[in-house]
Amino acid sequence: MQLKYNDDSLVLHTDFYQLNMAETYWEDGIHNRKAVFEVFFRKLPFGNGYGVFAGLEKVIEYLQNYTFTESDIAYLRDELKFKEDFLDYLKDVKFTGTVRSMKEGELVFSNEPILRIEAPLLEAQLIETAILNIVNYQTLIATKATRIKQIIGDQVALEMGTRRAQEMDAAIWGTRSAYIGGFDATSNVRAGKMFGIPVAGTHAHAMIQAYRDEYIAFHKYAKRHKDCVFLVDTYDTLKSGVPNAIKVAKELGDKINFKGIRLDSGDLAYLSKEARKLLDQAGFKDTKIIASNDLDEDTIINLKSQGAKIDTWGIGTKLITAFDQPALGAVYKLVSIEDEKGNMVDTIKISGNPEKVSTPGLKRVYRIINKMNNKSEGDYIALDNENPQAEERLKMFHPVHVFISKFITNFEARELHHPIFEDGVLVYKSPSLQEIQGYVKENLELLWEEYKRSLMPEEYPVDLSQACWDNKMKNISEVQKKLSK
Ligand SMILES: Nc1ncnc2c1ncn2[C@@H]1O[C@H](COP(=O)(O)OP(=O)(O)OP(=O)(O)O)[C@@H](O)[C@H]1O
Ligand SMILES: O=P(O)(O)OC[C@H]1O[C@H](OP(=O)(O)OP(=O)(O)O)[C@H](O)[C@@H]1O
Ligand SMILES: O=C(O)c1cccnc1
Repeated sequence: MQLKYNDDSLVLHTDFYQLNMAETYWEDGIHNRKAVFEVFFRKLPFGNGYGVFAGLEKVIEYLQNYTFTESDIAYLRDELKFKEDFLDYLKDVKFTGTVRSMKEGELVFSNEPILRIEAPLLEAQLIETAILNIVNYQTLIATKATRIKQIIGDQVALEMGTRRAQEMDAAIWGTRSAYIGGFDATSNVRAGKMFGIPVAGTHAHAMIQAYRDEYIAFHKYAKRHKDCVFLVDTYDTLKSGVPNAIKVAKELGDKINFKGIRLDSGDLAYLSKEARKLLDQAGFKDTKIIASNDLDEDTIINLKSQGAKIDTWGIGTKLITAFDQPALGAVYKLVSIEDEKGNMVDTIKISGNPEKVSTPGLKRVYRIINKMNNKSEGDYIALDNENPQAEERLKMFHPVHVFISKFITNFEARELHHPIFEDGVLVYKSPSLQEIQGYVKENLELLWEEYKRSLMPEEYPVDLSQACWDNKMKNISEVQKKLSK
């Protein structure tokens, strides 16, 4: 493709309005005031009881490489008509802020800060769009994948959605998110190369059609691919596909490892049960049955309840596109800003809906784990200078329905935010993808089953400390006073 500006810096992967605001701050001389923004979402996707955070790795890469290239500047000058004085300034902009964030694979709930960015106002403003773009998609897919994997349990989950994904980046980063969420392997070879995710696959109908004979196609495939899985539904699963697979496997005997068959259409419960009988009768008791065809957590629950004899689940479209909810609504909100005297002041966004009123101030998030049973009692958002671990009896109360409260005594207050950047310098060592996947599993153990069921889960508590709640009320009444003047 012939590009007029031939580099692909991600700096302009932002909304025009961010640049316009940045220019305003710069002209007014407030661009270097320290600002604190938080990323959070208000509603969990898919009616799920928890979210799974993903995207930090790409956010880190984006912030580390935050530099306007010559062609970025040229485009802003030539096409968008930004003036030279502002462009001169932009040329030297880098990310110099401090970031605290949850780790990838952290379980995350509504209204709690996932990432906290403290940076000069101009920088913090410019990076909003890309950060939300990354976090929203990857968190959405990691959550969907975990939700599906919870239903699949110890059986194998294979991600095969690339052809249906919303373009290449979504396929790659969606595959990574699926792996974080517990998927065992992917069909995407590039994702295997980039991230070390195990790669697996069968073959398509095209190969049978190319040979115009199922038996010959299986035979040719098996000769070259000793670990073979045959797709058996091209003509007739039970009359032709499974018998041909068995015939080839018997003929080639020890020369191949007949790993499985794949069903991709029809009644997957019925066909899997019948195919299992045929395989067992032929002595192939260890040969696995793989199913695919528009599967998601609901069809998988249904198939399991029908006693389907499926060992491996191949999932594409409905995972990689987050079919039933194609977007997560994470937002990026200013919670504190430096004033003209150099003091940090809180900022608040008021809404008619009490759940939507933002929570001002610098905050930290803790997971309150009951040491008696090693289960989480809920998350606790406190102001930056508080130390909930020092409390003997921690009061947890619902931030809107405040009469719902409890006291916790023997607990660990596990801080969920970790230092990622300090004044623009990366201070975080990313865990391996395998470690992140393991971290999700570990974290799920902390949750009671009530929060993990796929249908109508209980609402997990995300509470504010008394000081944080008082501070919010103070901010609300200050705004009200101003408005009534
Ligand atoms: N026993 C079953 N119970 C519930 N859902 C099933 C069962 N078997 C298959 N399904 C699901 O039903 C849908 C069937 O899809 P579709 O209507 O496209 O039929 P098909 O069998 O794939 O036909 P085609 O040959 O056109 O591909 C898929 O989403 C599949 O996962
Ligand atoms: O159904 P999904 O969850 O999206 O999983 C991926 C689908 O992609 C393939 O179908 P496709 O018709 O593209 O090709 P094939 O059946 O010929 O392999 C495969 O057979 C699955 O059905
Ligand atoms: O390997 C497979 O079976 C596969 C890969 C991609 C899409 N559908 C199936």
